[in-house]
Amino acid sequence: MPLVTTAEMFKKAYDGGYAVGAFNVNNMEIVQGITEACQEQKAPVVLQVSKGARAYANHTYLVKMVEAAVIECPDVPIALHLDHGPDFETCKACIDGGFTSVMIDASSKPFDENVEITKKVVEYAHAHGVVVEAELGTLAGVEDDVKVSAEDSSYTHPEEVEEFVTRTGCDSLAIAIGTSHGAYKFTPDQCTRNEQGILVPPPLRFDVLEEVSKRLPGFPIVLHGSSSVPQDFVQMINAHGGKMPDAIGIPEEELRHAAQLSVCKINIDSDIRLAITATIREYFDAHPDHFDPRQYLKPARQAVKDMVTHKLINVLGCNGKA
Ligand SMILES: O=C(CO)COP(=O)(O)O
Ligand SMILES: O=C[C@H](O)COP(=O)(O)O
Ligand SMILES: [Zn+2]
Ligand SMILES: [Zn+2]
Repeated sequence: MPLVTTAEMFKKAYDGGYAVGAFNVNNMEIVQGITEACQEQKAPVVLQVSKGARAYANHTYLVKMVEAAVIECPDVPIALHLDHGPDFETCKACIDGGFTSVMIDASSKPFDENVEITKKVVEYAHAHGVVVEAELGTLAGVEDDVKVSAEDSSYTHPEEVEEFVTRTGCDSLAIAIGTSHGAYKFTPDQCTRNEQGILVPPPLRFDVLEEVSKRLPGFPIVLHGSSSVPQDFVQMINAHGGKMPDAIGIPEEELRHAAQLSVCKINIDSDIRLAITATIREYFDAHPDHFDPRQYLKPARQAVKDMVTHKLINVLGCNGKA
């Protein structure tokens, strides 16, 4: 099937109590690892491209690789989405350039300015059959070239969401309930330790999510910053020359719970990076004489596929929903 928008996948996800995975793509191995997992699991998927991805891999290469995945994975509904669109021009370039969905991220701007820029993107996108994700509330962590400190982050104010959605006409809304970008989502002093001595982060603000959903019944909510930072990858990295002390993510049970509620799209990027880096570090240690990139990119791609398969089945619940 051709590239699709997220409209139908989100409606089914909302009604079915699951979420669609939105995975960031930056190169061929990542596209293949994700989509092979989705083809096997018969799972719909959002492949998303950031400003950084377009700068790294080039818009055309990314679009053509995703179009190749559409051909290779005929059973999978695939949406091609701009992640964290910084301005109207970037959104327009992606809408004109084959994307089926864009995010305009004006969440760091004052409310009325966020409304204005989002509305402008929605008007252009809808006229071209493309859907729009917008954002209210600010996540801590790294977003493209913007670093947001924990102090500057803020949860979404539920009392603002109806006015925002009505005025902008956006199709889905990313909210801030305690997730953040990157592999260091919490400092150890924000966490407690369980009986096994493992750091447990503070819980997500499900009260904010529930308040938002009550005000926007049936409306798809998006969670950014939803990598779980699997500790086996962190240990592999650290055991093979890496240095990622205190890397902490969002517990998978919390994401599974969110997926059963109004959250229809869950964004995962850092876990892909960790899977690849852990696998390649281990490979280099075991095979110091190898120098053919295919030798180490093959297991790295497989690690992405295995990690995504696990998410589809155990976190998102979107397996079998294609
Ligand atoms: O939100 C994301 C992309 O928009 C990715 O978040 P992570 O850094 O938690 O993977
Ligand atoms: O939200 C951020 C994504 O993880 C994309 O990151 P990037 O800007 O480094 O490509
Ligand atoms: Zn944002
Ligand atoms: Zn994000």
